[in-house]
Amino acid sequence: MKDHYDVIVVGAGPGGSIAAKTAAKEGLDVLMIEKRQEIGDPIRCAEGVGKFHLKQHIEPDPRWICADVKGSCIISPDGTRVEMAEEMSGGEVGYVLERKIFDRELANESALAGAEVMVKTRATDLIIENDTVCGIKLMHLGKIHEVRSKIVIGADGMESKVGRWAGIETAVKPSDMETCAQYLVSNANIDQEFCYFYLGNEIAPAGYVWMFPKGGNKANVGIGILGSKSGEDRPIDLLNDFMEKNMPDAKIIEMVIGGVPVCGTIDRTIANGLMLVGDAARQSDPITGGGIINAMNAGKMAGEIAAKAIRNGDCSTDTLQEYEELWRKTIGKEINNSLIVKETFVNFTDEDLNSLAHSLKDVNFTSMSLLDLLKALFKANKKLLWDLRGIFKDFIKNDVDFKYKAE
Ligand SMILES: Cc1cc2nc3c(=O)[nH]c(=O)nc-3n(C[C@H](O)[C@H](O)[C@H](O)COP(=O)(O)OP(=O)(O)OC[C@H]3O[C@@H](n4cnc5c(N)ncnc54)[C@H](O)[C@@H]3O)c2cc1C
Repeated sequence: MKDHYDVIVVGAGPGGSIAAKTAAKEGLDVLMIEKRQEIGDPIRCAEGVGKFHLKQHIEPDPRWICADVKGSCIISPDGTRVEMAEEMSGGEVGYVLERKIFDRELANESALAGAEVMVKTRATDLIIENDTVCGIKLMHLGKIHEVRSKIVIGADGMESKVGRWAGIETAVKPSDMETCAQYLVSNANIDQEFCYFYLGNEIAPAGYVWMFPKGGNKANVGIGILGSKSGEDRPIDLLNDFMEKNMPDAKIIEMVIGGVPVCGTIDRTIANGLMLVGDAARQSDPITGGGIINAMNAGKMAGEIAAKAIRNGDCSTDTLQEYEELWRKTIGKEINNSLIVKETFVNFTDEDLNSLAHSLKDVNFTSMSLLDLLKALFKANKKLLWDLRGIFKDFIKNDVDFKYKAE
């Protein structure tokens, strides 16, 4: 470890590793630190990602792909199944990853691109001078070090402190947190090419239960419920009830507890000399809770803009504002659209959910985006069209049809 770098990345999750790789490939001198001794372990994730977006960042590799998913099935409270499959949409669906290997491979790629990676190394504070972030204090093997940099990228996940240290408001109210519990089970007996989502206020108040195939008859079976609606219900108890009723023969081999921010975008993700990416910037999707791809996309943007700022010799918010605007125009729009839809759907009764499922049962989806799902809903359910006309207008106004394309 040197005492000065161009860029220090805090956290070696997908957001941090892509930021470090991108900055290193731009010729910058990069240090990425990770507090854990093993990158990617323990995981807090159901490990589902869309294929198209993942492939923009890394070549798929069977070593970290557990299941090649061809479709999803939504099950309403009365058991009505709505299927969306690859052959209907003509598009690709997704993978279920082995993140313990995937995250490590991303970090490896950043190291091969020239970044220095240090594990068992925790950021303990920022060095701030003249209202500018100039580096970090870190703890490595019991010793505190001060390491300076032109830019710090905070990619320290859900429990991020980096933003707060820089005076950025990143706190999430408990009511805006989806609290999750998940088991990795064997003897799952599910179709290994499908992801399943169970809805219902009894099963998962203002949330859902997911079953994602993990290959070899294994599955990630989890639940996420919204803080503001869950009352006394604990996710783990609801998950145990679900398992008992629906998967009595499954054997639990791992457990995950975690939270996903579903508050929508926060006001600021930059300071002089600092950018936040991924969960640290609260960039996960309010409906699905998915954040891997958003973190990777944001990491790439931050790495590129760090290089530009350093080349121009100006790492102030004036220059880093480009990152703020770019992610809001792309990732941020998608998050805001999801938030609009989520805020309506969390108030649906089981009868509403059943009625939606009935109207979608025989729909042939042309693609599997949220907008297509909404369009199909409107076409099929005239009452809903009337009730939700406001959201649909907002949604369209918010211009959903974008995608940040990494090179
Ligand atoms: C139960 C659950 C299920 C989920 N399922 C999905 C899913 O199916 N698909 C999906 O896309 N997303 C899912 N997510 C969300 C997804 O896991 C995150 O959005 C994603 O990991 C964000 O990546 P990141 O790089 O921003 O942060 P993280 O992956 O959280 O990485 C942050 C890293 O920073 C390190 N760190 C933290 N503090 C410090 C410090 N002070 N110093 C050094 N290192 C530090 C951490 O150890 C960690 O390795 C799920 C989340 C949960 C909780």
